[in-house]
Amino acid sequence: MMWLNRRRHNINTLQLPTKGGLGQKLLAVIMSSASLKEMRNGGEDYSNGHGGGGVRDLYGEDCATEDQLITPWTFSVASGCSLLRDPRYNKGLAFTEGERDAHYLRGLLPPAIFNQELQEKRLMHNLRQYEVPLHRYMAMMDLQERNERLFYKLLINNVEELLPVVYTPTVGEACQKYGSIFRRPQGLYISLKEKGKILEVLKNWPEKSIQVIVVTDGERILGLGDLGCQGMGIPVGKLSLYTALGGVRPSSCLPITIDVGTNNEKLLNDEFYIGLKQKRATGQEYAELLEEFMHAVKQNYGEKVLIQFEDFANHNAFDLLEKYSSSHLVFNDDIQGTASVVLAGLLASLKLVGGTLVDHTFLFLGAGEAGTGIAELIALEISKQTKAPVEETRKKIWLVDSKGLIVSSRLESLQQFKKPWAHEHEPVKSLLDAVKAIKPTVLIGSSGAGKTFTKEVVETMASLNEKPLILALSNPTSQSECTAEEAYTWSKGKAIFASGSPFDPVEYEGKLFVPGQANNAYIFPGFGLGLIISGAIRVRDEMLLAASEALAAQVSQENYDKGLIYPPFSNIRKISAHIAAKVAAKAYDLGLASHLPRPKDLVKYAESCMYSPGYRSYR
Ligand SMILES: O=C([O-])CC(=O)C(=O)O
Ligand SMILES: [Mg+2]
Repeated sequence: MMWLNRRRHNINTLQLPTKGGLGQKLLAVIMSSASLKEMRNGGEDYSNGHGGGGVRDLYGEDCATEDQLITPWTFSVASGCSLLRDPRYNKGLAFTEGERDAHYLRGLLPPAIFNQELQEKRLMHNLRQYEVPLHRYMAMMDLQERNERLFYKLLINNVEELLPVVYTPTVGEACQKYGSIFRRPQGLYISLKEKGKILEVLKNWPEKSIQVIVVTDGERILGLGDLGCQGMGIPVGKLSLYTALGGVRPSSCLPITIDVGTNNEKLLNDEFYIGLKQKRATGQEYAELLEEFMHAVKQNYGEKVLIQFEDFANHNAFDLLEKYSSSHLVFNDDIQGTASVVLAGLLASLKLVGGTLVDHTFLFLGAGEAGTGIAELIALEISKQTKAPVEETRKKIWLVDSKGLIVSSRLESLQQFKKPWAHEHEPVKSLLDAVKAIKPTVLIGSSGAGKTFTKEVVETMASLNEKPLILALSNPTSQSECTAEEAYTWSKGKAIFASGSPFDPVEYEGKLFVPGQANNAYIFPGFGLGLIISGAIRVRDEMLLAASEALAAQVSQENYDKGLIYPPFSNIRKISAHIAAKVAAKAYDLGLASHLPRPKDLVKYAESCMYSPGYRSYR
């Protein structure tokens, strides 16, 4: 995290060109003490940049011998057209008169000067003119590639309006059409062609200090299935949220897509498909490529880079998490992030439905990453609360997969990750029959398949419970198990409902029902920030529980009064700081934090580390 602080100071004190040495001089990196004051908290000085590793021979340039190859990176000061084309530093019409003089911008811009607020107003106005969501997405991507600070300013200040644009549901459509909307490449592509050279590929990325990688192999993009290389939209979108919602500096985020082929026939036959045109590599070939990748990442960026696995298919997701969680800082968003956000919603919902977790019975449709991940975290939390062994607490949790209720007679044929959920019960084929047999108080959809919570299912939940809790988690909206309107009307206004992708409020019999969004976007940005600021080297389940509890604690009485079990996204930066603080505290308690000494006020510290998108002045 110290890196984030350092970068912020660097930008404040950029050494810009004098007329003599334009663009030639190596940028002198000078630490400023001007803004150190803002970092001081309760007598603590959080500005000591050495906790994060200080100056390291990151790329082995100093220790390389003459016969070892290194990448000859240079950093020069941008001005004129190259400044306007550099998204990190471009400010468009916001360049002042002085900056236009000093940086050779005269004539390259029209005479008007807009401040960032006016630019934001203009862009929001333009965005609202587009009726097709994908056009909004493309406009936002263009902005990100043109003026990064303005992009984040928009996203942070209009988070509820723009989240559905840069994230689910629109990002799903963008991935489906990635080949045709593709303009400038974003992120890093590592395909089978790069086998044996992954370390070199990482070195082609212009940023050296990376703190978070979101990586996908595109095999299970949201609930849309195998989109191969076009899954890149997901790591790009998730990392935009790391910055906007969690305050992680954009330059320290790296989106990666691993292309091992695709089994999607439509893409294989599409002349505009951007990925490898071959069937997916599996088995040893797949494992070897991932092993090389994981090894190269650690070699290049060190022990503390967070690797977030995203939208891998079930088998690989569980295997990778298990294989690398003891040697790398890895987090699977679909298993662990989704689990943490749902547990938070359940903890919060107890205020509305009463009782404690152990008083509830849970039924899942879908026994993949999300389903079994959530189930396990609920079992762990109940075990923590009641001191009962987790083998016992699992018994209140039932899962239905494509073959029906998971029961002990199916044990032999079940995949490993489903086995803990095979309880004693006679076989049950359909979800409706499972609802009738198990009588759950909570119904959770996580199968990736849409329209599976039928009218009968919702009506049965409502007949069994005063306030049934119904979570339709699958993304994007087209894959949602039911809509908000269906949940409220079929349950006659009884359901407490939340979904993975957003739904508008619904009016039913004169009353307004506001659905919550149970999406891992509440968790991963703050969770990652907590790992970064503590310099954590491993992820533990206790940290996930801490994140859930922190999120649940952010739901206010006003939110509960509206039937909400999540706080609004408009407060997300504050929420992320609280999640980060609790996660970091856990990392310190568990002895897994490497940034010492431990800051006294972790919430303030987390806030002080967050990237802010306001423009900086150039001299
Ligand atoms: O991306 C989202 O909206 C949530 C998620 O991880 C998924 O559905 O795979
Ligand atoms: Mg995902």
